Amino acid sequence: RLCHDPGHLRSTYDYVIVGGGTAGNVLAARLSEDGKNSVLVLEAGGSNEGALVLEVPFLGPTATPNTLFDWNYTVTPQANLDGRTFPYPRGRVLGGSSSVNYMVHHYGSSEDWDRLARLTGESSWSWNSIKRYIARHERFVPPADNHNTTGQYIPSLHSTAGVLPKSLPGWSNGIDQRIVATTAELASEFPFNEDITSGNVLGITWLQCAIGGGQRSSSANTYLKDVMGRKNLDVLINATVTKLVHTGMSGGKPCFKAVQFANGPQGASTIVHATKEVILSAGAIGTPQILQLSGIGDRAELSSNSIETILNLPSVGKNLSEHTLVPNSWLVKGSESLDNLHRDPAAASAALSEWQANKTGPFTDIGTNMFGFLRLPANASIFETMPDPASGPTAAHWEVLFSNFYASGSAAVPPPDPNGSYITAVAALISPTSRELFSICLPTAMNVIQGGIVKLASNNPFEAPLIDLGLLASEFDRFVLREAIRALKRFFSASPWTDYVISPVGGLAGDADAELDAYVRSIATTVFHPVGTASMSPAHVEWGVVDPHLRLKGAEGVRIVDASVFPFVPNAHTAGPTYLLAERAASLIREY
Ligand SMILES: Cc1cc2nc3c(=O)[nH]c(=O)nc-3n(C[C@H](O)[C@H](O)[C@H](O)COP(=O)(O)OP(=O)(O)OC[C@H]3O[C@@H](n4cnc5c(N)ncnc54)[C@H](O)[C@@H]3O)c2cc1C
Repeated sequence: RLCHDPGHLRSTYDYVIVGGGTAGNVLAARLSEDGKNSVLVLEAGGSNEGALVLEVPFLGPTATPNTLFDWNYTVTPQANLDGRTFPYPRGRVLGGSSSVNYMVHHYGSSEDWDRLARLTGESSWSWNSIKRYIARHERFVPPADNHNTTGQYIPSLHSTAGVLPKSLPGWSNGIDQRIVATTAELASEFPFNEDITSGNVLGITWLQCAIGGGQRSSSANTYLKDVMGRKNLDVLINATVTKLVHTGMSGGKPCFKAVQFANGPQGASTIVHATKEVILSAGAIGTPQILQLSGIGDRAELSSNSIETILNLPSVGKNLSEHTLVPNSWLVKGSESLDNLHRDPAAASAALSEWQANKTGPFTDIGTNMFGFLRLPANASIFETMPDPASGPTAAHWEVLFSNFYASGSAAVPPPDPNGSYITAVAALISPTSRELFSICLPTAMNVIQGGIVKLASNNPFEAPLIDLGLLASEFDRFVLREAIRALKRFFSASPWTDYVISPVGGLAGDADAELDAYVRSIATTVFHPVGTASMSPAHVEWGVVDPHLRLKGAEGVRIVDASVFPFVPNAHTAGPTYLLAERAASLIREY
């Protein structure tokens, strides 16, 4: 049941889950399947029910930043992005980031999972082992417009029996066929890939989204909604966990089998106990923050915030890894672009009415129907000085997403241009080398740079932590983005675009290394895929925060199940991998 008042809770549950987000709600559903388990979810945000912006796919990007559904973080000035700061959204509502994200839904390269298995020494994280959770997780449904999807995906790679509805794009975009035609003309550089769910991500493919019947699928309106009536499951909203409570020692290790929470800085604190486990699923920012507030982290950092160290785990909050994103826009002829839906309230209102009446039209879609994963050429000069950071030879160095509108991390849509409208091809860096783990795994790297970090601003649990993404500190990362931009210019020089593309917008027109670097510094942002701040690592090594069974190292009673445990950012938008991780974690906990 959904609870609003801590007074309605029991004092003890078998499992207390911190965070009703993407992973947390999978666990809530799976652990409460066994009627003998009592389960509590504590979520800082409110309910997702009835919020249109959380349902309409095209409105997804308006759910954040700086809204009721967002933690409203801002990154610290980014040293390699001209000192810029920018908003850093995270969902603060049931469903967490799955309620506010952009719904791109896939699972990464088989080589990401195999690398995770190698890195942790645990073969059950390998692709061959993990891919079976796709069947439990997804329910592939027809797209909103019911178009013929032959050749747009491989049905045998998918499940129609899982929990979360997902589909191909439900509204055809003017640029789709031009993109497909370009993959034929430039097949060696930009091959078409029928379905990256095979584990081979290379090439350009149709987007699969967490959308069913034209509506967003989040963990809240799927996994959680389906089981909300269970008597052994309580979900308390507006409950911010302020720390894990040290409940004693067990086998020489500190035990944290209780959590403290409050509904705001002025609210009374409540403590609730777990007989089996506390499961931290507060996400890649919330989880390290809660650990640090609980005296679990780097001793020097904790003491600088007047927090007594109970468990010295220096990796907490370190190794934050992200996909750096560069939105590149081109001016194009005509008015095929969806810019008008952003500019013209009457056009947006008509599209919303259509969505409300029939769940059809442009609002069933995110405005991006194709994307792809690509590699640097094998003879790229950077490999003479830097090792290849990709997960393997069929994993990517960069990703492209084609959007049929003007997209920018920060700038508003420009006013209509008399010559036409805009399209955007976002380039995103996969496998950034600017992070700590890179130096651990590849000690031969020549210029290992400090990665991103999440650390406390103070010991006040209601003060936002400091988030430094540490983007683009390494020459490898800058090299990839320069080459990605040059590759995209080749893409749009192909014949399918000659009657359409007019010119690149702004600094994108430059070509010299220095010009492209300056352009990237001025425009780059991220795609909100933080991982690594509570990294999984082999049980016996000092670095890392959880063992391969996701148990907090050096402690008893705590598991971490969310995107923070991925030691590196995969060839994927991170919700899909997080769902598979959570399904796997539920099996580990229930031992089935
Ligand atoms: C704007 C945006 C766009 C994105 N687009 C995509 C996309 O298109 N495709 C994709 O695959 N991924 C996307 N992502 C990333 C993806 O959504 C996340 O990687 C994934 O959802 C993370 O899941 P999680 O369980 O780790 O954390 P979350 O889903 O963020 O869940 C954490 C939960 O814990 C709660 N919480 C945190 N701290 C506390 C506390 N102290 N007490 C109680 N509760 C707490 C939060 O409120 C939240 O509900 C996007 C993310 C954002 C923000």
